[in-house]
Order: sequence, then C-alpha cells, then structure tokens
Amino acid sequence: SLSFNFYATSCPAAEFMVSNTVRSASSSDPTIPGKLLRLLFHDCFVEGCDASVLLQGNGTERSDPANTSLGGFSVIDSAKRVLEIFCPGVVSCADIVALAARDAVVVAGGPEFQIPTGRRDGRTSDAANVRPNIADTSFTMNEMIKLFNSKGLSLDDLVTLSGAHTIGSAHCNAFSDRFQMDSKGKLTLIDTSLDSRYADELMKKCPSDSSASKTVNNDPETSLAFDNQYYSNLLAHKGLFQSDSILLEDGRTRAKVEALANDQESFFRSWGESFLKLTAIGVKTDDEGEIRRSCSFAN
Ligand code: HEM
Ligand SMILES: [Ca+2]
Ligand SMILES: [Ca+2]
Repeated sequence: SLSFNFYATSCPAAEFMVSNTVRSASSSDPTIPGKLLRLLFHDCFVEGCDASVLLQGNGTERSDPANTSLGGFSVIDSAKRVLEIFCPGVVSCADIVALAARDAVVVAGGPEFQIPTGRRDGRTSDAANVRPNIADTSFTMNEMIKLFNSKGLSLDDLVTLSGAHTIGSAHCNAFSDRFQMDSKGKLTLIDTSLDSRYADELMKKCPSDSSASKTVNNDPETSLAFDNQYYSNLLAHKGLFQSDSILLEDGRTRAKVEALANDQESFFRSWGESFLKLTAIGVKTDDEGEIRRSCSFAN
C-alpha cells in the first residue's frame, strides 16, 4: 500500500527535488501549474495513478485526441532526470506526477499537505481506454456521478475536484458546444445557463474562425490563483464548461457549490481530502508494475 514518506530512506530528497523542479518551471512559465494538475486527473482516471498517461508510442493514451491538449510532460521529465542522477531506479513516474500536481497547487497559492507515496508505474497504455474514463464537458450529472463513483469518488469529491478549474485554460473548441454557428460563421448562445455578458466575451475571444491553438482562462477572474473563485463564478453563471455549470443547476450539488464559494478555508480542507482520494485511485504498489527509468517508455 501507499505510505507517507515512502522514500525517507531510499531517496530522502525526492519530494524536495520534485517541488524544486515544479517551482522553477512555473516561475518561467505560469501555465505549468494548470498543466500538471490536469495531467494527474487524466493519469488517475485511466488505469489508475500509474503514469500510463506519460507513455509514448502508437496507440498509447497520450496519442488519443482527448489527450492532445495535455501538457507539463517536460516538467515531469526534468524531475525524473534529476532523480535518476541522485537515486537511480528508485522514484516512480506515477509518484512524480502526483507530487508535481500537489506542488503545482501550492505554487498557485493553494493548500499545502502531505500525500502518501509508493505508487509503481504501469506497463500498459491504450488510447481506447481514454474516452470511456475521462469526463466529457457534455456529460449529464448522472453520467458524471456514475464515472466518479466508479473511481471511488463521491458527489462532494466531484464538486471539490472540479475546483481545479480555478486555474489554467481551455481551447476554444472545449466549450464551443454552448454556441451555435450560422452559415456566415456568426455565433449565438444556445446554452442559457451562461451569463450573457460572459458569453459575449467568450465569443469575442473565440470567434468561429479563431485558430485551433487559441485558449481562454478557465477562471475569468483569478486564472493564476488557486482560490475558491471558481465557485463564485458558478454562482454568477460563469462556469466555462457545461460540466461546470451543471454543478450549480443540479439540486444534488448546488449546496456544496454555495458552501465552497462562501468559505475558502473549507474549500482548501475539502481539496486536501478529495485530492488524497484522487491520487490513490487504482494505484499499483509493492511488486506490481515497475519503476520506469524514462517516464516516456516502459523499461
Ligand atoms: C468533472 C469533469 C471534468 C471535465 C468535463 C473537464 C474538462 C476539461 C476541459 C475540456 C479542459 C480544457 C482543456 C483544453 O482545451 O486545453 C479542462 C482543463 C483543465 N482541467 Fe478539467 N475537467 C474535469 C475535471 C477536472 C479535474 C477533476 C481536474 C483536476 C483535479 C481538472 C483539472 C483541469 C485543469 C487544471 C485544467 C487546465 C489545464 C491547462 O491549463 O492546461 N479537471 N478540463
Ligand atoms: Ca493512469
Ligand atoms: Ca482562481
């Protein structure tokens, strides 16, 4: 099983080296924390937290269209490079992904807490497993609940972990389903759960002819700060994805949204608990899996 300070004797500076790498990468590129946090989500929901998302090659998870907008791989690679110099063959890529996401939140001003380590790296990675296990922005609440429950996560965990959208950004096509385009390329809002002024802003930033690489902030107010602003945005009908907006629309989750919007401390407490559950999904430990030498390839 996982344990706190798993590397205490085998590589005592492991966590320090990961956090240093995350810190220095984020200081030269402020988009890094969001990328590292999303990378963890996409790792843990597919085959568990086993770094399967990092494997390169034909038909791996990383090659699936649902994963092409992932980033932060180079930060994981540079942490691994340092660790392989000081503690060769000891620290798993799966632990690096989890620790890096934990540290990314701290860098962005979020809560700091210990997480257990001892995850081992998976040997398989199949693109076909991505879409059945990753939530789509068009999911209904029932579909979201079903998916999260299948990973051992509750309704409250869903609301809390969606708070990750308090940082980072999204490509225009990630929310284009909230608009309709006429034959001249003009957009109109079809999703009435969205604030109309916010919708206008989004249409301006993401016109129908905008480039595929164009992005907008997930949190229009404090995109670099890991705070509870996400929940105030939901109350103001400024959830970027339909899967954000329904957290307010649905009676089963609304009270939790309101509670987290009202109290940042309670968001941080909830975050710590739900993050621990997220980083423990389907972990491989002890004699399962391996410790990869390179995070991009199985040994
Ligand atoms: C509940 C269902 C969820 C859906 C439908 C969803 C969907 C999305 C989408 C479509 C994007 C934009 C990607 C892009 O276009 O580049 C995004 C970004 C992001 N998501 Fe989620 N997400 C969900 C839950 C989560 C969870 C649980 C986490 C982490 C705990 C997370 C963390 C992030 C982060 C940090 C970003 C910004 C990435 C960046 O800046 O590069 N999301 N999400
Ligand atoms: Ca995985
Ligand atoms: Ca924020």
